[in-house]
Amino acid sequence: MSEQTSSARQHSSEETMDVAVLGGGSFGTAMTKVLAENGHRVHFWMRDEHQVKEIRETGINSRYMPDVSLSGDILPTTDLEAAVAGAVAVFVAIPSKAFRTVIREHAGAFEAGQAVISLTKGIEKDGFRLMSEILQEEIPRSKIGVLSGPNLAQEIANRDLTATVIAAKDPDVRNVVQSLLGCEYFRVYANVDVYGVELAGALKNIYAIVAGLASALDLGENAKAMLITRSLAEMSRFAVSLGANPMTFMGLAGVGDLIVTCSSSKSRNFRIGYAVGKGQGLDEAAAELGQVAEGIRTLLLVKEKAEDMGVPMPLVGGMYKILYGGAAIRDVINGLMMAVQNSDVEFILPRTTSS
Ligand SMILES: NC(=O)C1=CN([C@@H]2O[C@H](COP(=O)(O)OP(=O)(O)OC[C@H]3O[C@@H](n4cnc5c(N)ncnc54)[C@H](OP(=O)(O)O)[C@@H]3O)[C@@H](O)[C@H]2O)C=CC1
Ligand SMILES: O=C(CO)COP(=O)(O)O
Repeated sequence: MSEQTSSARQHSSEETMDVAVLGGGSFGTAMTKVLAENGHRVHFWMRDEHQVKEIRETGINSRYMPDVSLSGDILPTTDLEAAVAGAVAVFVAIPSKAFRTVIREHAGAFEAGQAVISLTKGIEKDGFRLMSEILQEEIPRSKIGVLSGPNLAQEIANRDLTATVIAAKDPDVRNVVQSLLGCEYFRVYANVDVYGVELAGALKNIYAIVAGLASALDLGENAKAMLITRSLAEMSRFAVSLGANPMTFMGLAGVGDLIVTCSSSKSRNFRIGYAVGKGQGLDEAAAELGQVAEGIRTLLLVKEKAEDMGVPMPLVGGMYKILYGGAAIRDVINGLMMAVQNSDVEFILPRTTSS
């Protein structure tokens, strides 16, 4: 693993840094590839010894990215303490379900002032915690950031042109991440609304499932536009009621990520919706996918939270009825279409009903 792509380093620091990536799935692999191509030494942590051996010997992560060849200074390891020691930044790509467990188990390994950036787009069940909140609770001496945006792992690994958002309160974290990751095919924009950026990434997974379902039913292009736009209204309504900045939803982490995951069968969440739309059961579709589709879990959590807070979320409610209530898809669509016709942009014109 030695091939170096100097042309990819246009925006990045020429200095070689030690960085860590935690999580050996699709996204951890894609971000490891960017960091290594930018000339950094990447300590790539995963829990599976066989996977470590395979990547070390062949440069291939066959389970998650069989067509992608990793090169550069990549050190796969199952030793998280060693991976994190001395790293200028630690990127965490562990599914939300396991995120706290992994961080807590190794909390002592993280250094005071170390930049720790969540790449995970999900929500913890207990207490509706986002990953940055988990980091704050488990490793409070770290400098915390969140990376989110329209970032299909496979496209990044193919070096397709991509942009993302680093959200952090601390400007040092924003700067270091822009410097580490930015290159000719990957642009990193900055935001300070950590909660909004993170919540946008988690929420859009629900609507990607909805969009996949609509695609399976061949509802048409008008319906696609209606769904994406109403999804944006719904997710920003919910996020703003929790304290996010509505403007965040106009950016890459909001509308950007919503567009990509609602339009592409490369999105795992979209594929789940598509499979259900074609008549497959949810459990079977998830098992067949073999990778994480965070939206399945997020849908349950957001439905409960929205009801608790009295925030109307008709698309979430409809998707919940289909996935968990055994409702017929056509009945749910009819219910949504025949509901009271409300205002378009609610931050301009207030909603008049709770439907
Ligand atoms: N893929 C994408 O395009 C993008 C993904 N994301 C987000 O990144 C996060 C990770 O997704 P992604 O990499 O795609 O998921 P994958 O399903 O591709 O991989 C999941 C990874 O997490 C590991 N893992 C699961 N449980 C544990 C655990 N208890 N301890 C240690 N490792 C564990 C798996 O290890 P093992 O193989 O051993 O089970 C595997 O390496 C998600 O929140 C996702 O939403 C964000 C942007 C883009
Ligand atoms: O978050 C993603 C793209 O931005 C990846 O989406 P999926 O998890 O649905 O594949």
